Amino acid sequence: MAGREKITVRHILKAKQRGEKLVMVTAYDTPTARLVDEAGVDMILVGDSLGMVVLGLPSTLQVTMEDMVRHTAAVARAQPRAMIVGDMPFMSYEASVSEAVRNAGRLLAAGADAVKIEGGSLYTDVIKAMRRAGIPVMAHVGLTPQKHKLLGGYRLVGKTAEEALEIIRDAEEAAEAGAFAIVVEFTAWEVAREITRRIQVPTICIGSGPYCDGQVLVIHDLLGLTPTPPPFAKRYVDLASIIRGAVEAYAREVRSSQFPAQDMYWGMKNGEYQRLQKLLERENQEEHENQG
Ligand SMILES: Nc1nc(=O)c2c([nH]1)NC[C@@H]1CN(c3ccc(C(=O)N[C@@H](CCC(=O)O)C(=O)O)cc3)CN21
Ligand SMILES: CC(C)C(=O)C(=O)O
Repeated sequence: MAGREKITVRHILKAKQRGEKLVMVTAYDTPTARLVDEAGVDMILVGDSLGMVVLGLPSTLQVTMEDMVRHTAAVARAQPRAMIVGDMPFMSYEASVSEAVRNAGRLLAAGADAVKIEGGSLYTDVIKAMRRAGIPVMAHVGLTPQKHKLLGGYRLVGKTAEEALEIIRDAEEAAEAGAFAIVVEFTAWEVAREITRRIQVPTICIGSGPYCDGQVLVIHDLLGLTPTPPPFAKRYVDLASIIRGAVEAYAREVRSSQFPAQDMYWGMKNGEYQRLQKLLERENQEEHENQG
């Protein structure tokens, strides 16, 4: 999407009408947010994938509101032109509608432009309440990682007609309730295409094929920083090798005394080192006198 003005919900909806693909990527800190914004993405997702790719947690279930507030604020400090979508972590929106709205408000106060919740049909009450509060909501259907225990792992969904129908209903009801966009994760491609044709708001896909209004990837997967990425993640660069190589070079230079080189250290003012020597001598003498 061209232009330099802040991307809003209106831009996102217009992109679908114009047939322009939407580009979304995750970021969790200020420098990364700055870089992906300079690269011209439309939306930055401060995803709860944070837990797995940054914090070393076993799944997204351990991510807290405090984590999401802190990292959303870090991304917002980059003041990106891209829309910032803050992910609602596990147990921040399920227990009650009012808790969901309050927690979404915290993410907006931290600098998010919108929030994302995992779910469709079962969360229309939450989507409607957020809309009432003026909080743009992105829904998320198909594989919803916060429900991986119920789903039986991180697997491709919508492979049967019955499961496909359920996912399509999820997306339709989320759109009907007022979601401004819908993430469609790891479904059979036909399911994503059907949803994209049937709803007015954009579909942002991950692992669900090309017949979508946009795509989203986890930045660590795209950069080659994930040891075992999901099968649908494309690695555009092997940053892991680049980082390892740079740190190995640094370690070699420290151990061989090549670092720091002459142009990278600085001395005292002229004559000050001689004056320091005298001061140190005088101190030594005074110590001797005190002991004697
Ligand atoms: N680095 C990263 N990238 C992601 O896209 C991502 C995360 N983390 N964490 C949160 C969710 C979890 N996602 C995932 C995670 C794993 C598979 C995966 O490896 N699927 C395997 C089967 C694994 C299994 O059965 O346990 C597959 O081949 O389908 C898919 C999506 C997508 N999201
Ligand atoms: C994988 C994407 C869509 C996500 O929800 C996340 O990064 O948390």
